[in-house]
Amino acid sequence: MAIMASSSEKLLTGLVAATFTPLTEEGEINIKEIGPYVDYLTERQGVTKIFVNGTTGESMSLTVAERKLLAEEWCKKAKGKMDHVVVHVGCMSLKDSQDLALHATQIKADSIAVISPSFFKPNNAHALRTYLKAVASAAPDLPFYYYHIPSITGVNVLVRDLLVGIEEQIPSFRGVKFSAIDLMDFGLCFSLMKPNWSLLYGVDEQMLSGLVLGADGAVGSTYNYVGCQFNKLLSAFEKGELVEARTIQFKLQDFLGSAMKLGFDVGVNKQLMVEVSGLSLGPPRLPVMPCHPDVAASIKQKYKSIFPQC
Ligand SMILES: CC(=O)N[C@@H]([C@@H](O)[C@H](O)[C@H](O)CO)[C@@H](O)CC(=O)C(=O)O
Repeated sequence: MAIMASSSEKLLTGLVAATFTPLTEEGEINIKEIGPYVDYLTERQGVTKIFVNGTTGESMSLTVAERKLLAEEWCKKAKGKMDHVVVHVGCMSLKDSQDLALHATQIKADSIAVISPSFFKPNNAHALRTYLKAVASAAPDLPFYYYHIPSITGVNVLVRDLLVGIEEQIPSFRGVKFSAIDLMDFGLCFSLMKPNWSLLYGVDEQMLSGLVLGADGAVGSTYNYVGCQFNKLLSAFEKGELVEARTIQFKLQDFLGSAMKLGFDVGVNKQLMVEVSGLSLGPPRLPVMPCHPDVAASIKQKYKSIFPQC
């Protein structure tokens, strides 16, 4: 039997920033930057929900010990300032994921999310569901989200197939972070939806399309620095002001279209965040390459011209 959400558990909705991991110039975790980062998101971007140690946070390049340190500090600094901290605990090893899931319970994270392993890949919905159940069993009291990002994992199991009967297998299941462009698969998930689930869309440049289909919110990297604009998009959409919502969506498409021509990746994205926020986030970790200063300057110029108010 599926357990119902407790009365204190709120549905995860709205804008969620997938955070970058602050590193020193030498490549070590820069824990002291997390407090200012939380303040930047809440005060300057109006973003009060975060998804930590995900793709943008380069989780797969971090050790389990580093991920625990980061998760703990994000939860500590977010307390009383933010509404929700999702800790991503996906790893290549089930044991590492279970260890991180248990740790997330101990540090009082609000929820956990899990990406599919991508070296040995589950090759059907049953295998993926069985794997997710094993991770969730290490943190049965934490709301659990599946993180679907097939462009990176290469795991193309349709989410609508995964969702069939999942609440029986994983009582803590609360939804999906859907970072893919297959809007038919996303749309078909809604027929399987339960009242205590959230379906969050994860392709920022197409967020409005996700909302039209029924997304409860969105998780993404660009909400770190266009959060203030995307909160406006969300409220325009809620009020039925589609022209306004489209105008904001088109601005991000214009920006990302140019950035992608220059090789937009996590390294470039991180450098843009450094320049826009003034935070000391350091370089990415290899194999992600640091952003060339000329590329950073040109992308920042474009950003400033499109989003002068952010
Ligand atoms: C592939 C990728 O990194 N996708 C990003 C998007 O926010 C993406 O950066 C954005 O849509 C620009 O393409 C997120 O879905 C990833 C994310 O939320 C995370 O960091 O876990």
